[in-house]
Amino acid sequence: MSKLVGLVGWRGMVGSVLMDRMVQEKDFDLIEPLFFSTSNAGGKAPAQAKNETTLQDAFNIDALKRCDIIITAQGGDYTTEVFPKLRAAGWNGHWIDAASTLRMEKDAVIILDPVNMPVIQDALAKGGKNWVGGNCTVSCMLMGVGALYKAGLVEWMSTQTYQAASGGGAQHMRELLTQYGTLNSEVKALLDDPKSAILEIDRLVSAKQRALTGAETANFGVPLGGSLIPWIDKDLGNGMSKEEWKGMAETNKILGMGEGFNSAAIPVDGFCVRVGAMRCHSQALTFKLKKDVPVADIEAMIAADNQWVKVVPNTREATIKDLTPVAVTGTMTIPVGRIRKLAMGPEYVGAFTIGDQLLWGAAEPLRRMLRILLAT
Ligand SMILES: NC(=O)C1=CN([C@@H]2O[C@H](COP(=O)(O)OP(=O)(O)OC[C@H]3O[C@@H](n4cnc5c(N)ncnc54)[C@H](OP(=O)(O)O)[C@@H]3O)[C@@H](O)[C@H]2O)C=CC1
Ligand SMILES: N[C@@H](CC(=O)OP(=O)(O)O)C(=O)O
Repeated sequence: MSKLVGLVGWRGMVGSVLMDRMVQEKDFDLIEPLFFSTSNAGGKAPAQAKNETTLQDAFNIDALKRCDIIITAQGGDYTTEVFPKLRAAGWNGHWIDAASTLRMEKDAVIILDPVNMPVIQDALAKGGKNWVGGNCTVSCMLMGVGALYKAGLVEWMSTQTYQAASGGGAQHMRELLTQYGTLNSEVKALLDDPKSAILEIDRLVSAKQRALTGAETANFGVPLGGSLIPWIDKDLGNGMSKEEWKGMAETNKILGMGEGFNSAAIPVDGFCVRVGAMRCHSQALTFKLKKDVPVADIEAMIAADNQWVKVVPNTREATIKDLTPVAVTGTMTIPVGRIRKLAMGPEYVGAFTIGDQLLWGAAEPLRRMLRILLAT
């Protein structure tokens, strides 16, 4: 008999991408899905429903308890509220989650099987039941350059991120586009006139950006269109943003090196920046390697690591064609380019990588974990 798999958060941004991928990969052929909602219990479940065609209440512990496996992309508040109650009620099923809430718990594994299948298998053998997708930037980075970590070559890594508006959710994408539209309208007549003065256009755009308030900046708090925001997620009070903290904590945990800040941990640090891209998180990486490795060997190692990573030749033409959010959005490909030795010395290597944070950064590890569970 097929396993009963509860799906929560399936209509959100991560959830919709997850549903698309599950349809593409025919995951629904292998399960009996049970769809939940926090806002429309009793409504009609989506077309992928089989025998259970009514939306269940996502806060109903008895309904959730029926499931062998629950996949949630509903968000951290939902996990915080429901997960402890469900376990306290004796539910012993597998919980697969996109939210960060449980990531650093001792009994939770951060799932990214092309990178840490041995860690997942070890936890499965020990009876693990809690599986959590990693932070999008960390997962995309490891899908790209995980080979260098697996080879034990990394002494430390610094990452400077360029994270898309969609990392904040659907409303953030809308806000960015609305701002771009407002700015364009402000200078449309001048733009249409090729003889108009560019400094006048610039002055009007800057004034409009500074005047954006209220509903037009409700999600990001300040204008993002034509600007950037060098802070993502909470302020940890020590000069670090939570998004920056995740870099070291989660990278090490994914690699099976403990909770991230022990003496064996590999230092990972840098700045996380929100930019006006729609989708895909980009990162400029600086590595200090433990030894001098030729660039050709580094490229070969990266290229051989998994079927999705693609080394982009370090030329202008290849870079502007293949190493942009526009090129990568909606694809499973993780390009890694700009690989070169840096001026600081032969052990210092630079690289630039991009990943669709809704695919490898969120939805894909969840559905792949489902497949792993169905196969065991
Ligand atoms: N965005 C990203 O890049 C990443 C997100 N994550 C994590 O995934 C989780 C979910 O994030 P995300 O998908 O961005 O969140 P969304 O806000 O897009 O969706 C979450 C829930 O909001 C409800 N909702 C309310 N209004 C709407 C609407 N108009 N359209 C769709 N859903 C609506 C839905 O619940 P209901 O159907 O019950 O009403 C939905 O399941 C979070 O924990 C996030 O941190 C992880 C990695 C990357
Ligand atoms: N914080 C990421 C998105 C995200 O949801 O991350 P996490 O799963 O670590 O909370 C961003 O804003 O781009």
